[in-house]
Amino acid sequence: MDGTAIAKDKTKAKQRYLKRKKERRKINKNKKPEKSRDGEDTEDDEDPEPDEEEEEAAAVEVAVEKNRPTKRRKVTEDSVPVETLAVPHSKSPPPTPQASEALPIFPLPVLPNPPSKSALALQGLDKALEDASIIAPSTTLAIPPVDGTDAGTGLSQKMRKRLLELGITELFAVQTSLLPFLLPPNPFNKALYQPYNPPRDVCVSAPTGSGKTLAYVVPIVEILSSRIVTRLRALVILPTRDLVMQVRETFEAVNKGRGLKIGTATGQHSFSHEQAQLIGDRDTSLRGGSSKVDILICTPGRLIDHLKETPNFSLQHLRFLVVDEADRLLAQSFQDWLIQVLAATRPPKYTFSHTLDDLARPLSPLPPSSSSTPTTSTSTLTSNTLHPTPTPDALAPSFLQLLPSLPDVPSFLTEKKEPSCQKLLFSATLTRDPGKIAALELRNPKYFVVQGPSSTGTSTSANPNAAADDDYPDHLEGGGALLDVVMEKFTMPATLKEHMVVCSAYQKPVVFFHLVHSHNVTNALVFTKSAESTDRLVRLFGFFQDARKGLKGLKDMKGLKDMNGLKESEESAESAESTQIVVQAYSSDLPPAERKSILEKFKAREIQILVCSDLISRGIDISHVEHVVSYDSPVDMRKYVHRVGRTARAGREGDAWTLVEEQEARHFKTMMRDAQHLSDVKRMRVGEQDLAGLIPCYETALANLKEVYSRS
Ligand SMILES: Nc1ncnc2c1ncn2[C@@H]1O[C@H](COP(=O)(O)OP(=O)(O)OP(=O)(O)O)[C@@H](O)[C@H]1O
Repeated sequence: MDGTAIAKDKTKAKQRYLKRKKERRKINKNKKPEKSRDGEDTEDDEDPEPDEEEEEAAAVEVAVEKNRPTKRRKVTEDSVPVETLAVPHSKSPPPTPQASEALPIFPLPVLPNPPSKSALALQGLDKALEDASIIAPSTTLAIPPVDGTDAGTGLSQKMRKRLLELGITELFAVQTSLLPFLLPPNPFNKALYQPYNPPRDVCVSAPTGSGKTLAYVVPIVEILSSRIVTRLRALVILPTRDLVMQVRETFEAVNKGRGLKIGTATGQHSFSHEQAQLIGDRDTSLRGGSSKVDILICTPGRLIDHLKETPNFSLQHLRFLVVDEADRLLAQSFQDWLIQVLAATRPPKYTFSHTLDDLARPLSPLPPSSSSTPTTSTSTLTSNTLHPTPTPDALAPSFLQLLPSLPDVPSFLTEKKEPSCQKLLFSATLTRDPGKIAALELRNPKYFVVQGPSSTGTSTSANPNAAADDDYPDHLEGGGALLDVVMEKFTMPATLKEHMVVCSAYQKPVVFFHLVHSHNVTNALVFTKSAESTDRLVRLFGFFQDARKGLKGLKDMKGLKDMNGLKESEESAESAESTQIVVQAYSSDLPPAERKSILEKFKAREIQILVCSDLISRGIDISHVEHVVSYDSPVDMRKYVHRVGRTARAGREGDAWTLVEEQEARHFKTMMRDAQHLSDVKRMRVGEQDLAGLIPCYETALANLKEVYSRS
C-alpha cells in the first residue's frame, strides 16, 4: 500500500471515529451523564480530539483489517472465567455484553498420561490367552495305583505301571493339567483320526526343568498305542541334535512294552541311511505314504530335506505335531520350514477330478503349494488308464479326496474332513508374538501356563491375596499371573538361587577360579559368549591349575612355610590339590561323536566343569548339574532363563552365578529390573583380599596363555 492510499484510509478512519464519537455524545447527553463525586471522569468521558497515537492505531487497524478475511477479537485468558467453559451453551445464563463477545477458552494442549506397560500388554489380548489355565508350580498329583481307577489323569494301567517302574510317583504341575486334557475319557476324542471334530491345539508355558517332555511323551504313547498299521503319526521338532537324542531316550523309556517305532532325523547319519530308517517302500508310489516309524523326532532342517526328497514320506497321518522350544524354533525362518510342514499336514486343494494316472504318479514329497494351488486336471477315466486304486485306509480321511470318486453322489467321501493333527507347543519362554503364533495356524488353541505367585497383581491360588493391578481387567481370571505371562515375566524354578558378581574384565577369570575353589562350583555348566571364548577359558583354567601344582611342588621342595607373599597362595593350592578338577570345552566346533562322548563323560561325572556356548543352554537335562555360571553375561532375558534353568531341575536345588563386567552392569540390572527379577538375584561381593591368594597363579596362567596365542 503506497503513502497516498494510507493517507486516504487514515482520513476515512478519522471521519468514522469522529462520527461515532459524536453519536456517543448525543446518547450520553440524553442519558444525563453523571460525574463521579471525586471529580474523575467516567469511562466514556474521552478526550474531545483523538491524539496522534490513536489516529495512528486506527489507521493501522484499517490497513490490517483489509487483509483479514473476518474480524477476530483478541481474548485474554483473564477475560472469561475458566468455569464458564465447562457449562454447556444451552444451559448457561444469558451472557453479559462483554462475555458474549469473548470466545470460550480451550484448555492448553497437554500430553495425556502414557498408558502403563501392563495396559499396553493387554491390548488386543488373544482370547485364547484370556482363557488360559494357570497352574501353580507347586501342584502335584500322585500317580494312581495300577489296579485302581485313573483318578481323572487319563493314564492307562499300563502307563501307570511303566511310570512307577521309571521312579515317577507323582505328576508335576504341567502334567497334572495337560494329561487329562490330551487324554479325555471319551474314546472318540482319543481316536487317531477325528475328521469331523478335530482336537484343539495346545500351547504350554512352564518353567525350565518342570517336566514338559513327559507331558507330551506320555499322551502320545498312550494314544498311538491303539494303532494297528505303522504310519508317521507323531512328529516332534526340536532345535538341536542333542535335544533330539535326549527326547528319544524319554520316548524309548516310556514306550517300553508298547511296540511303537521311534525314529530320528538330525543329519547325524547319511541321508540315504535315514531314508532307509524312515520309509518302507521307496519304489512304488503310495498316495498314503509309507513309514517305518510311528514317531519321528527331528530338527527342522533335516525334516525339510525329507519332505522334499524322500519318496512316500508323508505327514498326512499326523495325529501330533510337537514344536518343543517353540519360541526358538519359530525364530528360525530356515527354508520357511514351518510353512512347508503345515502345508504337508493338509490335503492339497484338489477337486475330485483326477485321472487314475494321477494316482499312479509318484507321490510328490511336497505337493506343489498344496494349500494354495488347486489342480486343473480333468477327469478322463478310461480303461487303459486304470491302475489298482489305493486302498482307502492308505489315505488319511482328510486326504480321501485324492481318490477317484463319484463326485455327483454325496457321500462320506465328499463330506469335508479336517486333518486330525493336533499341534502342541512348548517352551519355558513361550512367545506371545501374535505374528509368530498366527503363523502356526492354531486350531482353537488352549493355553496352559505354569506360573508362580505374581508380583503384579491378583494371582493364582498360590497367592490369592496379592494386590490387584489397576490396569488389570476384572474379567480375566488368573489375575496378575496372566498379566505376567503376557508381559513375558518368566517363572524360575522355586529351588534356584541366583547370584551376580560385578567385577572388572581383568578380574573375571580369577573370580571364576575363586568360585570354583572357595564356593565349590563344580558339577557345573559354564556359559561363554562364543566357541573361541570357551576355548580360551578352558586353556586359562588348565594353566592356572598347572601353576598351582607347580607352586605346591615348590613348597614341598623348599619346605617353605612362611615365605612372604606366597602363604595364601599355598594355602589355597593345598585346599584344592586333593581334587584335580577336570574342565572340558563343549562347542559346535567339535564333531558330533566327540560332543556325544563329552556329554556322556560329564553325565558320568568324569568331567566336573563343562564350558560351553549357548549351544546347550536350552532343554538339556543333566540331573547332577548343581551350578550354572554365566561367565559372559547373557544378552537377553530368554537366554538367562534357559541358561540358569540347566540347574534346579525337577525340584532339585541349584545355584546360578552371573559374572558381570563393570561396564555391563547397567544393562544386566536393567534387563533384570524390566523382568521384575532384580530382587531375586543376590549380589555377591568379591573383594581383592578374596582373590589375593589366587593372583600369582593367575598371572602365570595369563602369561602362558599369551605365549600360546602369540605362537598360533
Ligand atoms: N513327574 C515327574 N516325576 C519325577 N521326575 C520328573 C517328572 N516329570 C519330569 N521329570 C524329570 O524332570 C526333569 C526335567 O524334565 P524336562 O526335561 O521335561 O523339563 P522341561 O520342562 O522340558 O525343561 P526345559 O524347559 O529346560 O526343557 C527330567 O529329568 C525328567 O525326567
